[in-house]
Amino acid sequence: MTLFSELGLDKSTIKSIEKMGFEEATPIQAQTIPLAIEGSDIIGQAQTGTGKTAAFGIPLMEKIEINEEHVQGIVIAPTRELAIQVSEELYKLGFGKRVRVMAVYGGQDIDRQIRALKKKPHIIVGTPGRLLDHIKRKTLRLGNVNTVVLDEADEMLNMGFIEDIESILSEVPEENRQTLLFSATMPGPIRKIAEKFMHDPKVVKVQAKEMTVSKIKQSYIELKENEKFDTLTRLLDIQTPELAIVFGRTKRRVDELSSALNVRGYMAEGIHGDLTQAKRMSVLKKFKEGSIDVLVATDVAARGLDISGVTHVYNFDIPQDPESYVHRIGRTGRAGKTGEAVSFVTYRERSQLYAIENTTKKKMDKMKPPTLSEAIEGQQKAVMDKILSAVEGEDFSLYVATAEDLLSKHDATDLLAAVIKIMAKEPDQTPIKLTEEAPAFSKRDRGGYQGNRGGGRSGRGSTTNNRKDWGQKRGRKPAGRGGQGQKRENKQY
Ligand SMILES: Nc1ncnc2c1ncn2[C@@H]1O[C@H](COP(=O)(O)OP(=O)(O)OP(=O)(O)O)[C@@H](O)[C@H]1O
Ligand SMILES: [Mg+2]
Repeated sequence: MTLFSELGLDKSTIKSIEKMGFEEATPIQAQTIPLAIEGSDIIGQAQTGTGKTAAFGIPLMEKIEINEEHVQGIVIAPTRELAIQVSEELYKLGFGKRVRVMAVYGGQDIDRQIRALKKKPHIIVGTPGRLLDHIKRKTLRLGNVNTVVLDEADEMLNMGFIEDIESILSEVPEENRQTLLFSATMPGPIRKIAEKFMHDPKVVKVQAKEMTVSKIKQSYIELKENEKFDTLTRLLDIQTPELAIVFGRTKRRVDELSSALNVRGYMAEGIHGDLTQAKRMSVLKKFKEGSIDVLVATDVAARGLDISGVTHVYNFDIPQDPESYVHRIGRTGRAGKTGEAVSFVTYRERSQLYAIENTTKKKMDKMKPPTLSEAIEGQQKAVMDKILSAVEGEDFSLYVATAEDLLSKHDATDLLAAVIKIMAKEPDQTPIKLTEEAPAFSKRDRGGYQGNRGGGRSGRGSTTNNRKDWGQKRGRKPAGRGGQGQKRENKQY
């Protein structure tokens, strides 16, 4: 156990950390903070939800010269929502020291960002495309930057982003540059790319038997494509998540799924790269507040997002590669909490399941698809739990007179059964037709991490973050193993 007070941090940083309610450092924090403060380049790998943001954020704060009015640190993140979230966490970490942190990302008015950049922030968090935009416009100069962080480093160094990252890095003077890379996953080929532009990097890997978090219960259901939707709604009825994220393979899939869930009476909305930024942010806000309880998402929401209350993750479509699986399910089971992940696997996708289990070193439990009667039971149990917790914990004296009146006229069992019927949402079986998606094939089967950059660059136009969406334009024909040369147009973000 390491206390933050043992890490030799500035008083102002300790004050911020206390205010955030952190007591002990997590293992990745305890191991990387001293090394980073010494000035080493670091590749930090630790499971999802274990505090990697503060692991780079704290040393970043320690290095800031508060009286120097120029950008000293940049953090690059793959999605807009993650850039915003990281900037918020860094703001809190730097609060005691009064560090100015700003996020720049696509889809937000660039003139507004330019005005904010004139206020001399010390740290910029951004998506690659928008950072480059500002660099080209000379509204952002990196000549005084001494620390560069790549959050979700393996994703940032994937072929889709690497050119942008290289361009940004070339703006940062090399002599004093400290480079910090963090992710829950770091495939070998990507680590090799990373090491090329780092100085004698120290690899800090928090040792865990499995790559996924042990507190996440992982299961899979083998089923046919056309059984997926009923299975999902039954699971939602039985498992009654507080908040759930349902991952779909393509943007079309996400749109169709969220509408279909609405038709059946669930409070769901979708998020993906074709929506306006305002819409993306409002959907996420509603989800965080709980005014919707199912978020349907492409992989745009797979990495880094830290939303408390996410108890369940459903892979409606199995992810393209094991890393994506690790990140998707890592949206639950964060900071020591428990979580549950269920993945749907069609018969043709079984090899994908094995590939995932091989990488994570963890077997998923096989689950039977729930039946309709189990869904009905699930709903009743949820109502029963509510009634019992009200009986035990709430003041219902205002209702006693009415209850007594009813009991004088009707049988008690009949009355209670009627109440349960009204309260339980009977499974809605409105028929739903979804467009079929091609089965998943690993990215690696398509020629390693060599995919072309599709869509727009992060931060430009409506195609922003539209990487990785096979399928949408391909129609139903599976690309299969012969799909190597295929353009990665419009990818799954
Ligand atoms: N030392 C700590 N004590 C308690 N909570 C912490 C501590 N450090 C971080 N947290 C909280 O844990 C949660 C997860 O942290 P964070 O988002 O940094 O995880 P991560 O390792 O980056 O995960 P991912 O791989 O999904 O990006 C956050 O809510 C964060 O505020
Ligand atoms: Mg993170």
